[in-house]
This record gives sequence, C-alpha cells and structure tokens, in this order.
Amino acid sequence: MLAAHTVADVRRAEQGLADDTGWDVLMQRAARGLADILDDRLPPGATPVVLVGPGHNGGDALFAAAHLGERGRRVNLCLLDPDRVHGPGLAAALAAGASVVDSPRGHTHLVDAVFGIGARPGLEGPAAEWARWQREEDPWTLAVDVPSGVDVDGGTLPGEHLLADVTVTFGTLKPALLLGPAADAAGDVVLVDIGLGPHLATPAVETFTPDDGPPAGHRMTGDGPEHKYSRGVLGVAAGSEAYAGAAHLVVAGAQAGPAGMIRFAGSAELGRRVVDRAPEVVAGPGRVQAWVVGPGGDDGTAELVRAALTEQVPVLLDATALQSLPDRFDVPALLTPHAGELARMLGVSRDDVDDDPWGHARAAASRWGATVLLKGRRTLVVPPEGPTRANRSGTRWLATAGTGDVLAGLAGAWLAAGLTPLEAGSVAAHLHGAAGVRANPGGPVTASGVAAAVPAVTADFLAGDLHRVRDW
Ligand SMILES: NC(=O)C1=CN([C@@H]2O[C@H](COP(=O)(O)OP(=O)(O)OC[C@H]3O[C@@H](n4cnc5c(N)ncnc54)[C@H](OP(=O)(O)O)[C@@H]3O)[C@@H](O)[C@H]2O)[C@@H](O)CC1
Ligand SMILES: Nc1ncnc2c1ncn2[C@@H]1O[C@H](COP(=O)(O)OP(=O)(O)O)[C@@H](O)[C@H]1O
Ligand SMILES: [K+]
Repeated sequence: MLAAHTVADVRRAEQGLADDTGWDVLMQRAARGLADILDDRLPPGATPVVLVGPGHNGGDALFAAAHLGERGRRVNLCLLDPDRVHGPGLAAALAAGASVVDSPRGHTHLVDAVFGIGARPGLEGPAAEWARWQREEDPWTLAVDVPSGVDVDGGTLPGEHLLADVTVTFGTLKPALLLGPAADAAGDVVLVDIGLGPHLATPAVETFTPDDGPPAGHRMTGDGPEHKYSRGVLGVAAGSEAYAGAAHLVVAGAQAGPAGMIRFAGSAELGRRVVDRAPEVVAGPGRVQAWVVGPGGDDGTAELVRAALTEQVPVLLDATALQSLPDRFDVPALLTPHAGELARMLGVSRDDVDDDPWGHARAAASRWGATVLLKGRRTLVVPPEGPTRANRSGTRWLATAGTGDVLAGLAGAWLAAGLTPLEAGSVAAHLHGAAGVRANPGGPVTASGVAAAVPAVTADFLAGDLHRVRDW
C-alpha cells in the first residue's frame, strides 16, 4: 500500500525525525532526492526556472538548484518575495551559479516551489499571475511536494493553483495527491524517502501498488475444507422489466469474483433469462452470505432492500436501492453511488460532490454508518472510520453504460467471500479498473468485455503481480 498523511501528521512525523537527526538533515535529503529526479527528467541543456516561495518548500528547491548548479546545469530563480526567502538555500543556489530573474516568461521547464504543506489553498497576487502564465505558456512542470495552491488535506481546488506533470513528494504522500480534483493537478507522483516512516501515524488515505496481493480473511484461502458454500454465496437482486441488462451485468461481474455460488432473486421471467445466459446461477430463494441490491431496479427495490437487511448479512446497495436506505445500518454495508447518486442521497448538487468528492463521501459514510464507494475517475472507498482507499486503476473508457453494474456484482462477490466492505470495495475497484485496461488497452470497452477480463486480472492480483492497471 502507498499511504498519504494529513499535514498535521506529516508535521508531527517531521518533528519526531528532526528530534533524532536535526532539521537540516530532512531538508538535505529532500533536496538531494529532488535534484536527482530533476536531473533525470530535465532534457540535457534545458534551463529550468524555479518559482520560489517564502517557506521550506522554496528551501528544498533552492538546495536542489545548488546541486544542479554543481552538476553543471544552469538554473533560473523567480522569487515570490525577495525579503522572505530561505536564506541559506538562496545563498547555496547563488554560490552554485543560479541566477535570479524577474519573470518566468519564456521558460519551457518549470519547478513549482511556491508553497508546500504550509499553503493556504488558492494563490493570490504574483503567485496567481504565475498560475495564469503557466496556463498560457504550458511549460513542463515539476511540483515540489504538492502543486502550489491546492487544498493539501482535502484534495479540493478552491482557487488559483499550479498544475504539474510530475510531483516529487517527501516522506509520505499527501491526500491531495491521491484524491479529488487536486490529484489531477499533480500528474505522476514520485515519493522521495526522507526517513519519516517510523514516525508516521495511521494514514488518511491509501492506495494499492502493483505488489499488493489480496487482504487476509477471504474465504478462498481459509484452512478449513473448501467447497462452494465455504467460498460464500452471493444473492443478487438486480434488473427489472425495463433494465433486464443490469441483471446480466451484475451476474457477469459476480461470476468474475471469488464467491462459490450466485442466487438470483427477481421475477421468474427475469430469472429464466439470467439462467439461460449463465447456467451456473441458481434462480430462487436460499441462504446467502451477502446481497447485492439495486442495479437496474424498479419500484419494488425498496422491498428488496428491506428483505435483504432482515437477513443480517453484509449488503451492497447500488443505484435505485440508494433511495431506500435505512436510518443507520446494523449490518456491514457497502454503498456504491456515482456522484449524481451521492448528491441525491445528501441533498446537494452534483457539482458540490465533484468539487469535494472526499468530503461528501465521508459525510455519507458517517451519516449512515456504512462504507461508501464513490465511483468516478478516481473511485474512493470511504469507511465510517479509518483510512480511505483511493483507486488508481482504470481508464476513461470505463465511463460506459453498465460498467457500474459489473462493479457491483464483483464487489458483492468479494463481500460474500468474507471481506469487509472496505476491502471488498477497494479490491473490486482495483480489479475492475485494471480489467478495463486489460479488456482493450487504449480503446473502448463494453461492460461485458470488462467482466470477461476480470478473472485473468484477478489471478495476477492473487499472485501479487498486477501491473499496467491504468492508462492515464
Ligand atoms: N520542515 C522541514 O524541515 C521539512 C520540510 N519540507 C518542505 O517544507 C515544506 C513546508 O514548508 P513550510 O512549513 O515552510 O511551508 P511552505 O508551504 O513552504 O510555505 C509556507 C509559507 O507560505 C506562506 N503562504 C502559504 N500559503 C500562502 C498563500 N496562499 N498565499 C501567500 N502566502 C502563503 C505562509 O505565509 P504565512 O502563513 O506565514 O502568512 C508561509 O510563510 C514542505 O512542503 C516540504 O517541501 C521538506 O524539506 C522536509 C523537511
Ligand atoms: N472518467 C472516468 N475514468 C475512469 N473510470 C470512470 C470514469 N467515469 C466513470 N468511471 C467508472 O465507470 C464505472 C461507471 O459506473 P456507473 O456510473 O454506475 O455506470 P452504470 O450505471 O452505467 O453502470 C465506475 O466503475 C466508475 O468508476
Ligand atoms: K509546491
């Protein structure tokens, strides 16, 4: 797992490390890591301009500029306020040959060291002018720690901010690098280890890396005897006269997961059609270890939700079922809205959710005592308490009808197999995104095609070897 910590937790960890090593060591580690990456990414002969703010973020970049100067590269510096600049950093950069310039205009390579974790979101004055210049001239940009102007803890973009192709961040990721609209401002994220690890608290946000395998606790790797019931049975209440396809797609997603059996609950006619396409499915009542209710549902969905909740097993509620929520859940629950559905649940506008997805998903998780999986380009899985999972797999081609139904079935299958809503939702989102890429790298996919690609992706995940999970 790759972790992100809040500013307060980063500050506490930095203090803990600095108590052992002294503050200088931290900044020197950050600066050297930054210089190495700049050296690697800048074309030979390119002269970058560094936008230098008043704090340590500027200090990191000034010491990095000194390293680059010592290695023979020209570096220009633009100071936000010449009276407020990291003095030793500036002295080192100038001594190594860097020059101060009045304006960044004309530079094709930019280093953003205006503000780091000390930033108040939104740029003003000369810093805001730099942001406008950046949009006009579009230089290749590397951000130091975070893109300046973003809301570091919340991932929102409340005002002017800079954009980055690459963000080099120190010690741990910051929430804005993984979630919300801010994550799209950060580009590729590269982590420089400065030794904070032992001092860091529980992360605020985490995300899978290619080496991550399945979490402990699913029924497939239990020690006991293995048979279809021990792997978990998933009940599916999805589809309706008008949306029969949802029933097929939820079943296809569920069959791509680890559950031992799927029971379909729905009209006899729809049940026959589902079994015709998927003969492994059992249509009709019986015991289940988890329910998926809602995709493609109709007026009868409220009753299906009520019935599922009386069984006291974990539930996944999607689409229509999100309009029939109990006041609080007394079973493990995974709610899977897209932004429009979450807006409706909370009585806010879709724009409100798009502007602050994490804030709204957290509000819903705490309001209902459920885990909320908010679908979108960067799907979030937010439990009522504890770290959020940010999904980084997928492709924009997944924005096509029915892929959400496949995800619901897949996540339901992992729930039935014994994972918590957080684990089931985040594993399913990770595999679903990777399957979207695998189904047709770089091009369009259908929801059925995504479901068909999930089993092979799952095999790689189970082996701890799932690469190429996104095409953005
Ligand atoms: N501590 C360490 O040794 C290490 C730290 N590290 C590095 O330090 C960075 C954090 O440094 P930092 O705490 O100095 O904060 P930073 O973000 O540079 O700037 C704060 C200054 O900006 C100002 N300001 C803020 N927002 C503003 C706005 N919107 N508009 C205008 N002004 C604004 C604010 O002004 P004030 O609030 O005082 O008015 C304050 O003066 C961190 O991201 C990492 O890069 C690494 O080297 C590891 C070791
Ligand atoms: N721009 C995007 N980039 C990547 N994935 C996306 C994007 N938009 C949507 N998705 C994914 O596509 C799926 C769409 O689900 P949903 O909105 O419920 O569609 P449907 O109801 O048609 O099945 C979700 O898994 C979501 O995360
Ligand atoms: K910055």
